Amino acid sequence: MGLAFRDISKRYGAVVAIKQAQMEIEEGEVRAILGGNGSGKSTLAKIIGGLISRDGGEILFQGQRVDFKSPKDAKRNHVIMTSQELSLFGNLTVEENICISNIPVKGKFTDRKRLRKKAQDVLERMRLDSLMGKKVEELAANQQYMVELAKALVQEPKILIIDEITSALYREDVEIVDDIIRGLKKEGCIVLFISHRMVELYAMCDSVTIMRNGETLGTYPMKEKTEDELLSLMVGTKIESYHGEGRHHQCAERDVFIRAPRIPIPTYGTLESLDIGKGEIIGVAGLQGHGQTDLIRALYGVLGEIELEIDGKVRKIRNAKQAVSEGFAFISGDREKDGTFQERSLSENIAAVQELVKRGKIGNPRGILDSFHVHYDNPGELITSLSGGNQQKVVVGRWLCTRPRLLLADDPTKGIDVKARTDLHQLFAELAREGNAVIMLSSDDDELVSITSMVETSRVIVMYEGRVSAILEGDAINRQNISAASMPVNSIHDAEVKNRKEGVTV
Ligand SMILES: Nc1ncnc2c1ncn2[C@@H]1O[C@H](COP(=O)(O)OP(=O)(O)OP(=O)(O)O)[C@@H](O)[C@H]1O
Repeated sequence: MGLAFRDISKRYGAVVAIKQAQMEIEEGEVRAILGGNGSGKSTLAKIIGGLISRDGGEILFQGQRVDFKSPKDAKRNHVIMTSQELSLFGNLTVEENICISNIPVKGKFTDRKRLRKKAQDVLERMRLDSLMGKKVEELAANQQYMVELAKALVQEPKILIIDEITSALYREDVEIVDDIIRGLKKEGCIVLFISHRMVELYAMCDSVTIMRNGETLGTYPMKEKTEDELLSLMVGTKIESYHGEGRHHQCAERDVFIRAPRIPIPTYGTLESLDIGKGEIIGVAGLQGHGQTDLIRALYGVLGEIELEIDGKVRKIRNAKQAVSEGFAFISGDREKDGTFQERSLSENIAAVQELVKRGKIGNPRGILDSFHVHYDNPGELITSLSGGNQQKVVVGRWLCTRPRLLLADDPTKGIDVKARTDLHQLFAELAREGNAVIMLSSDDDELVSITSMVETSRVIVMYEGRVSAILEGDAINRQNISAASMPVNSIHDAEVKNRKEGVTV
């Protein structure tokens, strides 16, 4: 037996985070841990990684009882944890960060040559050698998460815990992680993989342990359970199908709500003309860094003045305040940077939006927290005491209840569990059905395919190098077409893809 947890328990004050958790994992096994937000996955991962102590139970590794007192202690035993909370230093280079746990030295000084070699080997393995020499603060968020993983690999893990880092990654990064995990498996490494993305779990994991309310409910071979079965086990009630309706509507004509004649996309130039329909959901796809985030932010007025025709009237939006006064809302998946005041309570985080939005009250905090099924103790507690997914529900919920006329969402469901994500999709679709519009970027193409099937008017626009490489509608909205249009050098294999590249009017 490789790794075993027996009767692990952990409390945070009155909150029972882990209750008598049990698990056994073989060497070379990749084990998914699947559970709703706040079900105890990260707590369990942190216990094995030495980040927090347990209150009871025991951990056995290769037949020996282990009790890691700190991450350093765990690392000495090649037990490495990577998580959404990055452990990188922005002012250091990628290679310095990768080797920081064990810097090669020559006498009293850093052996720069060996340091570079060590980092280069792992970066090459991850097809990331272009990052050599760069400071971590210069990197995009997804690249930073890949460096965090590289830092784990260089420590030759025997147990590697990957806690949700793939939610910050794009498709091409996830493919690399998949290859890396296959390699580790061959070496006998145990991988604990936490993710809310079912596609990844099926692609990478051998088996899955389900967690609910801090308990481990059972372990199953991945292949033996369908997604709906796993989700039913996770939430405790039978779920028939958590996907969208499946079929996309072909919209004959859209009732234009907002016309954007020119949208500035920094570093790339200007995107020509975007019309947004009433009741429309527009998904924004593409490989990371091709202008998708800028498109969303530009419409919110935070990348400089933008002229928009809203309900036929010309408006100049110069900043977020003006955007909000037009009924726009912006939700970011990067909640630490753009979404939450980390040192503030749940109530204060909700009130922050209330102060911005002048159109009526947004309701009392408890009502909002309950209606979005946030797991919390009391509204006065710090937002950081919630699990990652529950924090994100607060970020989304406080805006949704303002009923924005245009919801601009930049990967809004990052870290949110499968069931809650489906619920949010329903809420976005309801908002659109009321005649509002939603523009949503997602790093998960399946999510865009699913959400755009939920309303009558929808499109997916795919971006490449700051331009629109394809506009997909109706049946043309599928994963293959999004993929093909994300790298338009490959032929786009569906004739229904309407427009490509230069001078596109969306
Ligand atoms: N530092 C803390 N202080 C108080 N409560 C905490 C703390 N960390 C976690 N908890 C609570 O412990 C429970 C389990 O949280 P945990 O982060 O393990 O959940 P999770 O399954 O990883 O969730 P997610 O999918 O949202 O990341 C939650 O109720 C959470 O609010």
